[in-house]
Amino acid sequence: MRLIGITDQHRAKVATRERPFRLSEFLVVEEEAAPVLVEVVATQAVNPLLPDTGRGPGLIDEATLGTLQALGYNPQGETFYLAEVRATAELSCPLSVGARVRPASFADVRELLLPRETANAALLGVVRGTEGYALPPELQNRVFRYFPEEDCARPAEGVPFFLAWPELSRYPHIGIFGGSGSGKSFALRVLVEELIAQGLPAVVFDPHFELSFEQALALEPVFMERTAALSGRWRIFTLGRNVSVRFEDLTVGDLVTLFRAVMDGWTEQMEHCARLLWRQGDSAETYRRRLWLLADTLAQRNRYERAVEALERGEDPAARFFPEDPARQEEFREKLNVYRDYRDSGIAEATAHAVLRRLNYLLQGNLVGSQGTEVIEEALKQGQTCIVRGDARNLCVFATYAIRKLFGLRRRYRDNLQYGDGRSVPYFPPFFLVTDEAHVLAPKPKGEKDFAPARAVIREIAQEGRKYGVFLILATQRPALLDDTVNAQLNTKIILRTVRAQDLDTISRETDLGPHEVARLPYLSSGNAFVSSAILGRTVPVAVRASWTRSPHAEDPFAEWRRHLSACGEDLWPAVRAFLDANRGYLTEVDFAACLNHCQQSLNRRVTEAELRGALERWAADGRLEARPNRAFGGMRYVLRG
Ligand SMILES: Nc1ncnc2c1ncn2[C@@H]1O[C@H](COP(=O)(O)OP(=O)(O)OP(=O)(O)O)[C@@H](O)[C@H]1O
Repeated sequence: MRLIGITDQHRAKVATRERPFRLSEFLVVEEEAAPVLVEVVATQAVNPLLPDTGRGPGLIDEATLGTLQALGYNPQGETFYLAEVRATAELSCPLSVGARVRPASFADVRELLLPRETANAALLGVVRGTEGYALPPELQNRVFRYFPEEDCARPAEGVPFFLAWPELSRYPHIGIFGGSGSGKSFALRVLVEELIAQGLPAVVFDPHFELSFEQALALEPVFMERTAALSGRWRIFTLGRNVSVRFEDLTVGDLVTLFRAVMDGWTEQMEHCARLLWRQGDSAETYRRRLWLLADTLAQRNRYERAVEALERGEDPAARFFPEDPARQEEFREKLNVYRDYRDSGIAEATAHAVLRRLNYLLQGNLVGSQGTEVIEEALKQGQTCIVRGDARNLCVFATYAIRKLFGLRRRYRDNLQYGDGRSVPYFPPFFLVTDEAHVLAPKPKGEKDFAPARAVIREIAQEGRKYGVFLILATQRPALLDDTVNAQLNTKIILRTVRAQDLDTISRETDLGPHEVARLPYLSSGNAFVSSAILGRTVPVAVRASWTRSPHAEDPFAEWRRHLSACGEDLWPAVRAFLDANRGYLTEVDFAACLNHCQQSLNRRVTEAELRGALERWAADGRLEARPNRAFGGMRYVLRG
């Protein structure tokens, strides 16, 4: 293996006759001063009998040909292999053409690939291109890879890939990018497992109801043990059941944000109405009642105008309208007060109703309630991972409120430590904020109509979270749609298969992936990624490890459908069996109606003809019955076997 040309200060070309190069493999250039570690970023095989092989990724040019000949290669008469390599660290002087090159060993890559301390690091997978290295015992069999076709996991070859959590305080925030089916949810699961295992407090928004960790991925003892070790360290909270937006915590600005988020069509008039009716210390009920009373009185403006005039003349219109009914008098007085307060405010009846509709939606749905985020706060203080579930729209609104609240608590605690006046503020821990579909929470602004309530707080955390120990882990299928400020602050990006040109463009702008790596992104198989990280100072190709646990939705939907079909109508078997026993062991078309009737009576439920016929066919296929065409009566004759 020889270095046969220089591309630029850090890139060079290597040739060998021995074997093809593998993408991402590490090589060592034996420079006189000191060996230099490089990695293969593009490969090519050249066969003189097949001239087209010389074109490939364009590694051959005039100068390269000349060097090859000078080094004894015969480009017209022999097959050889070329690679473009890139130095893994900055070089002070260029590589030397003609230098010998050899495959790297574990000792060569150890310092580059492993953090000093692996105990505080997340184990994400194995570094691709390091398969076949002789590893020290403590690194052997640490990583498993999952094989979906066989639904099993096996130990993976290669150097384990770790991401050191403590380094996040220098280079915060992680992004996981990948198209549908690329392994994004799988990688997110792996990261969350690592957070749980290390007892790092985290809030995870789970719009797909898929992040639970009770079921082991495989039946091997190591998976069962790891899954058991996670138990008790994570909790699921469901929006409306144990967490909600607490009305009393809201400012009028928050409330307007919620109104805008729950229904489209928010107008300036509505905002004017919502703000004007708000009073400090309102509960959901007092605010709702004021809105309702206003909407009601505006619908009968003439009546209340007359009542106001009567009042100004010193009369009591309530007593005149409802002479015998003190309760209705009281209600009328209350309405009149509200009407007087807001009659000149320019609020139209339709506007008051529109705001009321939004408030009712918030109160009747599961979004606003009395719970707030207290249970999450408590769980975070115990180092737990809090999985918050709810339907996507409501979860997005809740996330806006919860993120602001939790970040606020942490900030208050830290700021008080630094600039406080000595008064004590309760401890609130650092935490991770994890979400899938991050482009929904923090989308790129799009013109005047743009509205994304969570974006501002996520931007704030992206920019200031490091200072407070609040870190983002954001997964998205569409990095191109994610807010630019947030995107730029994700110091570590795990990039899986990506196909869309717009996303590839964003990735090449926002990471240090070279053109060769970006060109590979559409072809990565599920679970293979490039990790581009400021922590590592470089991009590493990684095969994401098998998670210890599995998603409750992991079953192939067609396998689920087949399972459903095979179980469907199984409760009919004892009834059909009894019928056959009583009918000399067989069933023909003539007996069908009687058998159906018998099934309905013994199961006390409706049984359809199609259901019974389907069940008979299945039992014939699985050998419980024998099916023969019945010449006399048509149809089949089913006979009990054995
Ligand atoms: N690390 C991995 N090792 C082996 N197989 C994987 C890995 N990651 C994903 N897969 C396979 O790819 C499938 C799809 O992965 P996953 O559900 O994570 O995709 P996704 O990118 O989240 O897609 P979507 O955005 O559509 O949900 C998994 O069911 C699994 O079979």
